[in-house]
Amino acid sequence: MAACTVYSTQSLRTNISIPTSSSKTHVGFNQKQVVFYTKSNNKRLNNTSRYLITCKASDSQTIVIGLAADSGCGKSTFMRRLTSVFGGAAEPPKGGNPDSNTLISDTTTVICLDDYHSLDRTGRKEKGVTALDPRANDFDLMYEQVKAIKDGISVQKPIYNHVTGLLDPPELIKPPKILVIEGLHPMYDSRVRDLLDFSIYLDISNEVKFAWKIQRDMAERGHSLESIKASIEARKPDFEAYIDPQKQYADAVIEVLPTQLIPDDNEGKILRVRLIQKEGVKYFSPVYLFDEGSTISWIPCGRKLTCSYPGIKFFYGPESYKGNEVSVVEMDGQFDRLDELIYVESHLSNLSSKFYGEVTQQMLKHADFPGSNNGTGLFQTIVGLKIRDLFEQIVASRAETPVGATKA
Ligand SMILES: Nc1ncnc2c1ncn2[C@@H]1O[C@H](COP(=O)(O)OP(=O)(O)OP(=O)(O)O)[C@@H](O)[C@H]1O
Ligand SMILES: O=C(CO)[C@H](O)[C@H](O)COP(=O)(O)O
Repeated sequence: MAACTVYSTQSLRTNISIPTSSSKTHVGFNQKQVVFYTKSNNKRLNNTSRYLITCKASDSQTIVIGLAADSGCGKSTFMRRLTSVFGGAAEPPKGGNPDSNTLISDTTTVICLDDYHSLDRTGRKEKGVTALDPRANDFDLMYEQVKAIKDGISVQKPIYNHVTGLLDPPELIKPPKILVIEGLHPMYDSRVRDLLDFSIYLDISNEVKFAWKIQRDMAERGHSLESIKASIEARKPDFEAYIDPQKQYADAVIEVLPTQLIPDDNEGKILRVRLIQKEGVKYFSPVYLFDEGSTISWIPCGRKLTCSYPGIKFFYGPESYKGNEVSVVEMDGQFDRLDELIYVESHLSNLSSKFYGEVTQQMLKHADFPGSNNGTGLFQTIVGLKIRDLFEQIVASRAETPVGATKA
């Protein structure tokens, strides 16, 4: 059997399976026009020329990961850590648009959902909507294309050009082993959400977001303090309405808060970071500290870990989050010496590392990335290892499934 998908020119309609022998011309990755007949009386349907059918020859499926966060919240840094876990560097498509937002490595392709903005910068200004507003985004196309890639079919994905603010001609995206869709809305549309094999939300508290944005947009983009403040305020209502609620659907949330180790800290340099892991997710077993299911508070500073003021504090325990049962690992404070992280790593279990010390090795390898001395870097690295493990488990389960049987 070849798995085929029927599209209309507007939106995806249905999935069908056609015996390969009777649909020779439709097998492969090309789109072909087909004629439809009703099942009941075999009458030819009208307007069938508007339909397209695409079939894939094999049953190998792309695994899809969703990464949601507001702009400037560390998605690119997280993606660099994730692709590093799989080995090899991620680069923009060769010979393509220099302003492409896509990053391709041997195993992963990362697409930025900004490419599904249906309104360009001028269009948004004219209509008075922000990029966070669903009306500025084409969720039908996002769904069709992510579904097609997941089914092994290449697509021509649009490009939103952040330099010009315009929609550029599309680029070809071939199905990778792992597709990461990162951006403002990977879990907003239920159809897209249902395609995700794993989802992550980077939840940066307002205080920290403000400090990061100021640091980047003033130093690297030449914006004034006033304009940064104004842009954050202008986005707030839409952020709260459309972006923030997605965290209820995430399998893992990395929450970044001001420290509790310094009373009334307003510098925002020391962070309290929480890795919130949903229980009962297929192929994902949460990381824990010392003893699974217990509630533990741990100050590792002393003989094995150098800590300057205000120190480091870990917490682990079960909680309820947005109506879901979760396990939380929390780190408040920052490391003085990254090589000593091995001491902390040796007390964490279920890391899905391939060898003792892999987390520390990854952190040392990218010591220059933002957040490498605190829980943001630590938990992003751990989630990277969990995604690799999830991928390997899904591939193994498919290898065990007889051809023609239902997929996991
Ligand atoms: N863990 C971190 N600790 C400290 N600062 C960070 C951290 N992660 C990101 N930042 C700051 O935030 C900025 C934005 O990070 P990054 O480019 O990864 O975010 P992004 O979500 O991809 O942004 P955008 O969507 O706007 O391109 C960085 O330049 C850095 O200043
Ligand atoms: O929230 C964003 C996601 O990155 C951007 O602001 C949005 O994509 C619009 O881009 P630009 O500001 O370059 O027009």
